Amino acid sequence: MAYSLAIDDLTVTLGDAERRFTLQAGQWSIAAGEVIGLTGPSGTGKTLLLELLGMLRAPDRGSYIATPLTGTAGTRQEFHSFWRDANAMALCAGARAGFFGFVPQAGGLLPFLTVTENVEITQRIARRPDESWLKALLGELGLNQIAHLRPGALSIGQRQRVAIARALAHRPFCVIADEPTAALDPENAQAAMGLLIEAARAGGTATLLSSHDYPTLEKFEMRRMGLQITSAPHDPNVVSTLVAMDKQRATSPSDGVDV
Ligand SMILES: Nc1ncnc2c1ncn2[C@@H]1O[C@H](COP(=O)(O)OP(=O)(O)OP(=O)(O)O)[C@@H](O)[C@H]1O
Repeated sequence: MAYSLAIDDLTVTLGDAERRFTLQAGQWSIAAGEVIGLTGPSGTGKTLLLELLGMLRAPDRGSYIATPLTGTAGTRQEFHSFWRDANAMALCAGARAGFFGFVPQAGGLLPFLTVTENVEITQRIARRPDESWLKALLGELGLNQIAHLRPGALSIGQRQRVAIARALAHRPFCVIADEPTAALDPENAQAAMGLLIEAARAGGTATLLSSHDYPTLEKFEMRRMGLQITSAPHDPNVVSTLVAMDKQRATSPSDGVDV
C-alpha cells in the first residue's frame, strides 16, 4: 500500500486578540515516494505545519486527505474529519501509530527503553514486526554499538538518529521529520538524509522534512516548499503562508525567504 496526500486550505490560528499567528498551508499534494524539503526562517511555523500533518494538532479549517494508489488495498482517509469525530482521540492516535512516522525536533525517546526498544516500539504498536528491517536501520544509522544503551547515555545527535530509525521502523505511509539532521555532523547528516530519501523512494512513503541545511537539500535535489510571513511588518496578526519554491528561488536568499 502507498498513499498520496492532498492538502487544501489547511489553516490554524494560535493566540488571542492581542497577538495571533495564522498558518496557511494552501493547496498542494505529495505523491507516494516523493520527498519534500520544507524551509523557512525561524518562527514561520515549520513545526506547527508538521504537527498538523502528523495529526498532533487539529486544523481550524481545510481538508487533509490520503488517497491510496490505484490498485492497492488501502482506503481513502479524510484526516481533517478525524478531529471532529466522536472518537477523535482514538482515530487520531490510530493514524499516528499506523500511518505516520514522526521525527520530532527534540527526539522524544522513551527514557526507560534501550535504543533497540525505542526503535522497535513503533513496530509493536503498529503490529508490524520486522526484525531484519529493524537490524538494517540500526546498522545504517550507526546505532549497533549503542543499541543496548538508554537515551540518557546518548548524545543529542545519537538520539536524533534513534528517532529517525524509530520513525521508519514500522514502514509508515508518510514520514514527517522536524529538522531530522540538525544535531548531526555532516557525515551523519548525509547518511541520515540519504536513508530517509531511500526509504521513501523504495517504500513508496510520502516524506516531508524541515531543514535549514540548504546544501544537503540541494544535493539530494528534493522538491522544496517554504513558509514565509505574508502579513505586514509589526502586524500583531502574523500570517505565514506556505509556497512552492522553484530552483531559482531556492538558490537566492535575497527575497527575505530563508532558502
Ligand atoms: N499561543 C501563541 N500565540 C501566538 N503565537 C504563537 C503561539 N504559540 C506559538 N506561536 C507562534 O507560532 C509560530 C510558529 O512556531 P514554530 O515553532 O512552528 O516555528 P518554526 O518555523 O518551526 O521555528 P524554528 O525554525 O525556530 O524551529 C511562532 O512564530 C510562534 O511565535
